[in-house]
Amino acid sequence: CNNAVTAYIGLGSNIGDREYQLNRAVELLKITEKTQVTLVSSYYNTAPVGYEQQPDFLNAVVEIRTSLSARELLSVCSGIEKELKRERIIHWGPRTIDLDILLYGCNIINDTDLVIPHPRMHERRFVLEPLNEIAPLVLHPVFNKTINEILEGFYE
Ligand SMILES: Nc1nc2nc(S)n(CCO)c2c(=O)[nH]1
Repeated sequence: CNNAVTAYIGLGSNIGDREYQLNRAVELLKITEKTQVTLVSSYYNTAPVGYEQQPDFLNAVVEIRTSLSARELLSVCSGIEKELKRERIIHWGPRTIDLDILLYGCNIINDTDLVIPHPRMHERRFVLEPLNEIAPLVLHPVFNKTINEILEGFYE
């Protein structure tokens, strides 16, 4: 039986109207079948990690309850990314939005195209801070540490 799980989605945008993009992504998650949005973090302005020569990001994390499978949730996330890339308002030019599945209950998935928990979430302050804001005591199923413990142990 496919009972609901609590999942966490990371949102990030660094081109165009970043706040609009994040708001739209949350709206689209809210109308997703078999899914409720239960918590939305604050929006954090963050310096780009990885490739520095790009604009700052606006990041957030959303908590959902969903009876979608992890794969169904993955296609919902890429569907929202596509929809927002299409909803271009010309004067803003390209828009980017990323939706990353961070956690899916306490499931561990290591498929070629789907790795959950997100493999870099524990190294990303731009994920840990918003996630800690809404779910500090959630356990990371691989490290068996709470988000708060991972963030506290994180210096950078
Ligand atoms: N601060 C920050 N840096 C990033 N580098 C990449 S790639 N991304 C995209 C992650 O999916 C980000 C991001 O969302 N925020």
